[in-house]
Amino acid sequence: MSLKKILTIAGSDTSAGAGMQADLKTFQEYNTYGMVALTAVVAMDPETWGHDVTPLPIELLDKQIKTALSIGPDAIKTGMLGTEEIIERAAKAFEDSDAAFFVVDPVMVCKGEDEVLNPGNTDAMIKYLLPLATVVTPNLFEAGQLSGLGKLTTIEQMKEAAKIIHERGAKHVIIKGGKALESDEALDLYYDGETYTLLTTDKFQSSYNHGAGCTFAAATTANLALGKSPREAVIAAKGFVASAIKHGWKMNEFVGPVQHGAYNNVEKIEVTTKEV
Ligand SMILES: Nc1ncnc2c1ncn2[C@@H]1O[C@H](COP(=O)(O)OP(=O)(O)O)[C@@H](O)[C@H]1O
Ligand SMILES: Cc1ncc(COP(=O)(O)O)c(C=O)c1O
Ligand SMILES: [Mg+2]
Repeated sequence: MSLKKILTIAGSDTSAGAGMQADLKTFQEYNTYGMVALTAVVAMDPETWGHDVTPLPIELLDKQIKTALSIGPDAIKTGMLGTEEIIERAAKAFEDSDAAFFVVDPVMVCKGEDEVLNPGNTDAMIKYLLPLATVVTPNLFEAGQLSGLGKLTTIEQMKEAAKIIHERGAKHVIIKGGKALESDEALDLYYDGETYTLLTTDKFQSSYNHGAGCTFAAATTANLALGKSPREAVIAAKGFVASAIKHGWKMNEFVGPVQHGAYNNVEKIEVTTKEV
């Protein structure tokens, strides 16, 4: 069997728990071949860990996308895109490709940072990315923005948001209740246009979870490339990221990344599903 090729259009997280580094590590865990078109570079202030985000010139992104498309990715994932122009270019990359799957992780804020990267980005994501998305993976905050419903605090509100995001074109929606929803368990809601399914694992420590969202979306993309259905792909990805969070580690006084290889090397966490 030939190796599946996956392109991530994403930012660089120098600390390497999130961003394209998380994507490549995760793709490797699934024995898929990861490629990168870099959108932005994130550096952290060693004194405060404040994030400094520098988008790369669009011409540079263009060259990378041309290179990667010539290699022929089977699936494309997006992460931090940074500007409206880059969002539009990422959508075009999927349209110009022969990739069968487009996984959109609509990154709007980094954990520990509460400022939205750029407010106009939400409208651009709705306009350019949702209509093409095989799977979109918003966290609770991002789902509130993409649906226009604002703050979401209940499963019923998550269902409403998933329906609106689906109507905006995403074929499969998974809203990560995860760290943000008040609950003893880590709950994510999956919607395929017909059925709402709640995906559940235990909730583990949440101090060292940097990169959880990127890792979840990357694992979803790898599972799709390997032939799983979207439903199977998000269930597998949730088990993968739950293990990574349970075995996350302290990097310094500010941050701890997930352990991307924990599912394969340390412990496999089970996921339960229930229609709601
Ligand atoms: N403390 C936790 N224990 C177990 N799973 C978690 C925990 N926090 C988040 N998750 C899971 O990790 C994935 C990423 O969620 P989340 O951290 O909310 O996303 P993001 O990093 O994009 O904000 C989801 O599947 C979520 O349910
Ligand atoms: C480059 C980059 N992409 C994405 C993210 C989002 O990370 P998470 O997986 O924690 O949502 C971050 C956060 O620091 C980042 O630096
Ligand atoms: Mg995220």
